[in-house]
Amino acid sequence: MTIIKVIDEEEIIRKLSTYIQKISNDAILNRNKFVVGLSGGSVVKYLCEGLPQVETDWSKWTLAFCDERVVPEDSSDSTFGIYKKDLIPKTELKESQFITIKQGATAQETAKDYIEKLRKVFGGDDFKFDLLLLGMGPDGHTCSLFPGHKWLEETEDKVAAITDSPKPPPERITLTYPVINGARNCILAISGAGKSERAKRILKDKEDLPAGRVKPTDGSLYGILDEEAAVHW
Ligand SMILES: O=C1O[C@H](COP(=O)(O)O)[C@@H](O)[C@H](O)[C@H]1O
Repeated sequence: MTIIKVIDEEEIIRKLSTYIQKISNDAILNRNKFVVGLSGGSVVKYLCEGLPQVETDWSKWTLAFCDERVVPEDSSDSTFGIYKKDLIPKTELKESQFITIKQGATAQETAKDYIEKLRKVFGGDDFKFDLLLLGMGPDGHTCSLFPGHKWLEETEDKVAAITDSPKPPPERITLTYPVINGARNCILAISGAGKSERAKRILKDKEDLPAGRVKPTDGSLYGILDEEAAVHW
C-alpha cells in the first residue's frame, strides 16, 4: 500500500484528482475505456470538487457505485442523487454513463439487478474495475461493509444486499471483497481527526477491520490521508 500524507482536504482533492487523471488516461490508452466505482460520504465532495479539473476523455468513462443506499434517487441519502446534482452539470459526463440502482425495489432485488447491469458493463462475470474510489467511516467501514457483518466473509456473491446498516439508511447494496480486491486500483481517501484512531489501527497496526481488508490481489492500493487523519503516525 502506498500511503500519501497531505495537509488538508483541499490537498486530498488535488492529489486524488491527479491519480484519477493518470489512472483514467492509462485505462483509456490501454483498453479504450475507463470503469470507475464511486463511493458516497466524504468522497462525494472530493469528486464533485476535483473531477471537473481532470483532463480526460469523459466519453470513455463508465461510473458505477462501490455502494449505494436503497432509497429514491431524489432522496438526500442517494449517493447518485448528489453526483447528479453536483457533478454532472460541471463536467461533460452524461447521466447515461452512470450505472444506477433500480428504483422502488427491495435491497435484494436491487442487488440482483445491479449485478446484471455490471455483467453488461464488463461483458461477463469478471467485474474488473479500473479504479475504486473508497472512503472509510469512523468505525472502519468501507463501502457498506461494516465491522462484524457476515458479508465481510463473502467469497461468491459480488454484490451484497444490506438491510441492517448501523449507519442510516439501513438498506444498501455494496460490492463485496471478491470484486473490490479484483480491481486494478483502489484509493482510500481519509480525512479528519474523527478517523485518526481507526486509520492508525487499520493502516499502520493492520487491525482486521473492513477498510483493512481492501487488498487488491493484482492491483495497486493507495491511501490518501490528511494531517488530522494521520496524526497518530
Ligand atoms: O455510508 C457510507 O459511508 C462511507 C464512509 O463515509 P464518510 O463520510 O465517513 O467518508 C462511504 O465510503 C460509503 O460510500 C457510504 O455509503
